[in-house]
Amino acid sequence: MALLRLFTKHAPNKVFYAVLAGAFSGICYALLIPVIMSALSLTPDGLSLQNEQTQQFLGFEVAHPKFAALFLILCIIILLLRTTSQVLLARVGLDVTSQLRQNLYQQISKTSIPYLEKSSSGKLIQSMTTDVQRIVYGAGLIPDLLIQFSTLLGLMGFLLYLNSKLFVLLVAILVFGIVTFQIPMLFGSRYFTRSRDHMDLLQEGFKGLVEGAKELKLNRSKHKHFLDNQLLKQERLVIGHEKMGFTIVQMARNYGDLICFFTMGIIGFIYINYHAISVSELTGVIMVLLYITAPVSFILNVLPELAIARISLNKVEALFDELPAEEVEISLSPVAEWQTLHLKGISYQHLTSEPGAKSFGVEQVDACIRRGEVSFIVGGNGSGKSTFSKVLSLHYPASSGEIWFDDVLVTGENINSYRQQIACIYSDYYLFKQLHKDYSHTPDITQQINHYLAALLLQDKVEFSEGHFSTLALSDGQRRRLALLVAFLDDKALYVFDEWAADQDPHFKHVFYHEILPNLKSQGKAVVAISHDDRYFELADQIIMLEDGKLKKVNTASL
Ligand SMILES: Nc1ncnc2c1ncn2[C@@H]1O[C@H](COP(=O)(O)OP(=O)(O)OP(=O)(O)O)[C@@H](O)[C@H]1O
Repeated sequence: MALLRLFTKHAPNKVFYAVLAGAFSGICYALLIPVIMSALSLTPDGLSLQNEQTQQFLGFEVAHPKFAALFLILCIIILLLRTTSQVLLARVGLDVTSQLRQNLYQQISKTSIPYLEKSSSGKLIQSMTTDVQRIVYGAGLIPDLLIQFSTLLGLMGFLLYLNSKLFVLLVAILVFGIVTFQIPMLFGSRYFTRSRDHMDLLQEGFKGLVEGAKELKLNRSKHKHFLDNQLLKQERLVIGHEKMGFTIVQMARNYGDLICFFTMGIIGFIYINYHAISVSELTGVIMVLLYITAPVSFILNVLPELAIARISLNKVEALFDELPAEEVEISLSPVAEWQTLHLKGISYQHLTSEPGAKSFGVEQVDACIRRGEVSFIVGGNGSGKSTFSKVLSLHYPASSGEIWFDDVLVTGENINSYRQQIACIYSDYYLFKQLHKDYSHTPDITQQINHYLAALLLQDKVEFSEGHFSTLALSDGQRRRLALLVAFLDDKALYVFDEWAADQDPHFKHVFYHEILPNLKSQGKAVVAISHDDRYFELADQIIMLEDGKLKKVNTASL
């Protein structure tokens, strides 16, 4: 039902008409048997038909022309209604697939950085691909399910008309069959759920296989251990659970298929010994039962597919819960020109994946970042510098304390607007090949970029045309220089560099500390550089030192 709701929410009218068409086609389908049987009952045994009961049509002699015409009309209606129902729902299915993916894009865009960092990309990709496909495949079975269900109802109605006692017997056997069918299905579903959980871990392992290929190739025993204990173990668990699930479900399906034949056996071998039933009545009943086998078997066969789709839907819903949207104003508004960014008693604690684990955080940090100044953030490894840079660039929400831009307090209302004031090259930065920006107001953009490419000694490596760079296949240091170029183009008020110079050669380190930072400073930018390069500390207007997440001391140049 949750699957159908997914469709009805998206296009209620289309789904309504598709369901109606599907149900009506099922009833027409069920009517084919009484029409044929009624025609046959008018045919005398062993006698040829009278002239008035046949008619010529396209050179053929057609018996019982009225019934034949009705049969043909029913076939045409079934063809049209079935196709309409299936096409309508298939189209809605494609729209729902796209909508589900778009919702995930939206949700990920709205999720705050701590939650995104906590969630693994493998898991997100798995949901974006496998789960969405499974949901839509499952939901796409619904029109046929409805068609078969209406056919079943129609045929049951006909059986009721033929023999009410046999109708009751069939209902009782069907109810018993469906209830007992659910027991193995329940076990099968459990195996599919476990298999799906291990798929997430398998995806993570696969990521390690690709991204850690270099390290694994250098160490055969590590490679073997990784394959055996992580990748292949998960692979075995996924396939093992899947095989078990399918075996159980397949047994249940075959059991389901046999329900109607079982009924026929009971009627043919037992029932007739206790109840009087004419041969023509028995023929009709057996025909209905044979005809009913297809819808019953279809309905029972799609139930496992629907169960798998339901598991995927649960996964996607759980993912939405794991990625809560940031409660902040999305729309941007202009912010006043500011001179000082003031952090007052800021604390932030990292989210932890493991329950009960102690998480690291920055505590009670006070800092003042001014425009036209260069501030260095220094401290040992793990002292919290990168964490602090993400608090400073307004990604990590402070659990206590306040951030002020001059006399404006940063709140959920204006945080997105103030984020637009910041350019940051994080230690785990991402470089886009495309600029993704409308530069129609800066017609000389190519000229500007070529100027920066030359200044950053990238002119022989990278070209810029039609809004994108020719390549990102560069050395680490060169890629960071390209990231710097993009940051320059963004022209923000606050620049944060997380160990930007760490990958640079001595010449470019010098250029960074002696030319690039002073240049930004002279443009009136607030510049924050996280650095271990103590040779250049004297160039800073202030040094913020962190130790174990706490502010150790702030040295200003005047001190
Ligand atoms: N995404 C994260 N989730 C949970 N904890 C984290 C996360 N990132 C960092 N930490 C924790 O925060 C601590 C400080 O990390 P951080 O990257 O801020 O240090 P750093 O001073 O920048 O170190 P380095 O000089 O090595 O870059 C780490 O030791 C780790 O325990």
